[in-house]
Amino acid sequence: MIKKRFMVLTEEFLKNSPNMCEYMTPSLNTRQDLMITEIPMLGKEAATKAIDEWGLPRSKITHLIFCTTSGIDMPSADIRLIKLLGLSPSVNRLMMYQQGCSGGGMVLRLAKDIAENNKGSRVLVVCSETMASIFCGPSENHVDLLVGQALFGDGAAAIIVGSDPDSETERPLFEIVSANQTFIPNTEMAIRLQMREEGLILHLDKETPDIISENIQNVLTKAVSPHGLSDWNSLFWVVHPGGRRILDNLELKLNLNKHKLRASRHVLSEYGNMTSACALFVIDEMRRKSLEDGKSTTGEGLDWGVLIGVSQLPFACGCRLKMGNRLSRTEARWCSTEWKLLARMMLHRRMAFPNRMASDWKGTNGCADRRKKLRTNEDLSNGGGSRMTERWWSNGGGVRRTKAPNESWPIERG
Ligand SMILES: CC(C)(COP(=O)(O)OP(=O)(O)OC[C@H]1O[C@@H](n2cnc3c(N)ncnc32)[C@H](O)[C@@H]1OP(=O)(O)O)[C@@H](O)C(=O)NCCC(=O)NCCSC(=O)/C=C/c1ccc(O)cc1
Repeated sequence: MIKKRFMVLTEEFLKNSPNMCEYMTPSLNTRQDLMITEIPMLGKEAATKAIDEWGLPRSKITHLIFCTTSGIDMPSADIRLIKLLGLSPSVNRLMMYQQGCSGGGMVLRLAKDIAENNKGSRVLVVCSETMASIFCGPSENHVDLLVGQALFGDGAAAIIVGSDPDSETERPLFEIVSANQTFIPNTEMAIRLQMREEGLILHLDKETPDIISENIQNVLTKAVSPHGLSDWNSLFWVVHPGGRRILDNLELKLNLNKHKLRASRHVLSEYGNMTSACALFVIDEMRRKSLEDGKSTTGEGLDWGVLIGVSQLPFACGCRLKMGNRLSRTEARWCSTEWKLLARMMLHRRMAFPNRMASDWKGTNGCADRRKKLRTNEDLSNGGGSRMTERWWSNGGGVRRTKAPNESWPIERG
């Protein structure tokens, strides 16, 4: 059940942009103008919180990975973010567009590779998404688009990854133990996003939850068995909340205890599906609750966990992370498998392999909502041309509260 979502779109903006409210009306320019401005701004909110929590100077960030499915442009969103954050112009950039919902797992896999191959590096990872790319009026002949409108929300999340933590100044949260990806053959048409004059046109196969549950066992086994793990309930779970049915099917198929997907369900319920940002939100929720409950590791007191992401078409698999623990004395380690349709991670104790290189997570930027007076009409008139006066920011994700999916269309003031 999605209780609320946040959006950069406001009624006022939509009133002034009727082309975005119709079904299949040319509107790409309007969307692009909005997204090109908003995506780096959302990313900045998230990154600022992550850097503040990490606590070291921005000049220590050596790499930036920016991931979004919302808006393509040059200069790209990562360059805009570097300016907004005041990072060094020499930061090594990697801009990832159009990765969909497996993006959250993919960026961690890439960050791990970079961190392990560049001693002393600190990789700032930012995922920033808005459903303004797909927002439009309904058509009874395109039910899957309507399903998407009901599921997706806006949000941004950031995390800092490195491989050689300075124990004086840094407190690792997680360790990525391994990462990989796997495509499930012949699933490439299950989730499609086509860039057209009308925006990003979404096609969701209604069999998607079944495709995932039919393949999950096999892909997971390949990813975790090298680590001697086979009991699914002995792991903690960070699952991209693609939709309630996906979580339900997965829980059923793997015989997971009811609370195992709590963090994923919580994020889905509070924020909707925020594409690539979701996995990082779930991680953050997991460590927040673990702290609240006095658990001995960030992964609900467990040593190993698994992260699963879902995106266009295939299953991709991913990484093994070490998951450090800012909560108590234990550092945990995990391994992640990223799929195009699914991505996951596992966690286990660092002390088992004390000298092993792995990626330590210095800080995540989570879910705390805060209301922020943003920009006035005058400010925005110099920017993207939108006319929002005030928004809600969530995890750097920006936004307005909207109706739950079972409430009336069009979206009304929340
Ligand atoms: C929450 C749902 C949508 C509804 O659940 P439910 O309330 O338990 O109901 P049902 O699952 O029984 O479905 C109700 C009805 O809706 C229909 N339906 C159900 N999905 C469908 C359907 N994709 N088509 C067309 N009819 C359907 C379903 O057939 C059924 O029809 P009917 O039997 O006639 O009542 C549930 O079906 C669900 O979780 N589905 C999976 C959603 C899904 O594919 N998620 C993957 C998202 S992909 C992703 O994460 C990122 C994409 C992305 C997006 C934007 C970006 O910018 C970038 C990336």
